[in-house]
Amino acid sequence: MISSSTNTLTITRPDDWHLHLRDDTALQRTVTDTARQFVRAIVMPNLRPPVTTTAMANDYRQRILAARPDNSDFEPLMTLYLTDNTPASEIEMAVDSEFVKAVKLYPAGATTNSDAGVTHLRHCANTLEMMQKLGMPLLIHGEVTDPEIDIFDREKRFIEDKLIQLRRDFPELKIVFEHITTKDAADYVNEANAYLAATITPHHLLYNRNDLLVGGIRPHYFCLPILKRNIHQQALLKAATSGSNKFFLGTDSAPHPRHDKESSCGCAGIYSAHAALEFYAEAFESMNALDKLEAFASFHGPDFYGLPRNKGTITLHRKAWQVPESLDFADSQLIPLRAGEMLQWQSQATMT
Ligand SMILES: NC(=O)N[C@@H](CC(=O)O)C(=O)O
Ligand SMILES: [Zn+2]
Ligand SMILES: [Zn+2]
Repeated sequence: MISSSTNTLTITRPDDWHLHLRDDTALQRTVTDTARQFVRAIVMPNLRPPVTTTAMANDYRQRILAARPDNSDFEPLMTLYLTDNTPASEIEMAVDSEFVKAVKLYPAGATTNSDAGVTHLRHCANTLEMMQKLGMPLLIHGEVTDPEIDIFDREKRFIEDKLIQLRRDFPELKIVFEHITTKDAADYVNEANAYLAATITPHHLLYNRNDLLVGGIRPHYFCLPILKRNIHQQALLKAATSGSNKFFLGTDSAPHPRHDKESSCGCAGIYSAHAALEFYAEAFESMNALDKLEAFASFHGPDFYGLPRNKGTITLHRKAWQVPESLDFADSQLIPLRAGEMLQWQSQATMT
């Protein structure tokens, strides 16, 4: 940590290791918000159609770069969407590109735009073999999709039914267990070797399922994996603030237009990019662990991916401010996390 007092906190500029930027007219909102705080972000590939090839990732990357604010040095780190049919040769192309940094596994049907995802990992053996050989990380949405499995148990069951076997079959494959939400996942990652790490979102640190369901159903708190009970929130707070290099920042900021969230069948996804670092600061402060924020936000991620840590700093000031009730989003509106309510920290980037 560069410096801190009770009222300011200056840390090395951070990265977001799990982000949904969407596409086209949505990019102005999402890229601007993320570029304000983060130098790099792992950009999720669940567009329609999904980003399944290096050529598609290249086109998408160009659209993101074109949406950057003036003078921004924001760098999108691209991912490929793994399907049953992704050939091993695509992994070689991805590695050669240098801008594709990972491959994302969505179990088919697990979450937003995952219909083209993997139906069974046995279909991907050659491709996973190539990833292991070339050091290309596999990022996993870790939930089973069997309709009879309770939604609150789907992450735990993914560990038991899929992840243990996957790690046995590919012991040197780098894996990020994305957006973990349970004590089970935090414990599993903690006890695993250095090939396994996990991202933790701000909303899973700050909220639990009561915030989603008590006193009325709140669609803007609905995301996948779904918010769990309080003991899991506590375990995630402990993991994130433990100083362990196996846990790092990934917001899973995932915007949906207001009308798609406030619906009889509302979409999963929470938008946090407007104040991502502020949310994390609040969570870390609740554990008296602001001194652990820098490594979580700025060191553990690049170290795991084998990328350099960023230069320059960002400063958070203790300054109460009100989150807007809604944000412009393409030709629609977006309800940001904590809409209309107060935040106690405010960030200010210094480009150096
Ligand atoms: N997290 C979510 O609730 N939604 C994400 C997909 C995902 O990360 O699972 C989205 O793309 O909307
Ligand atoms: Zn996911
Ligand atoms: Zn996501």
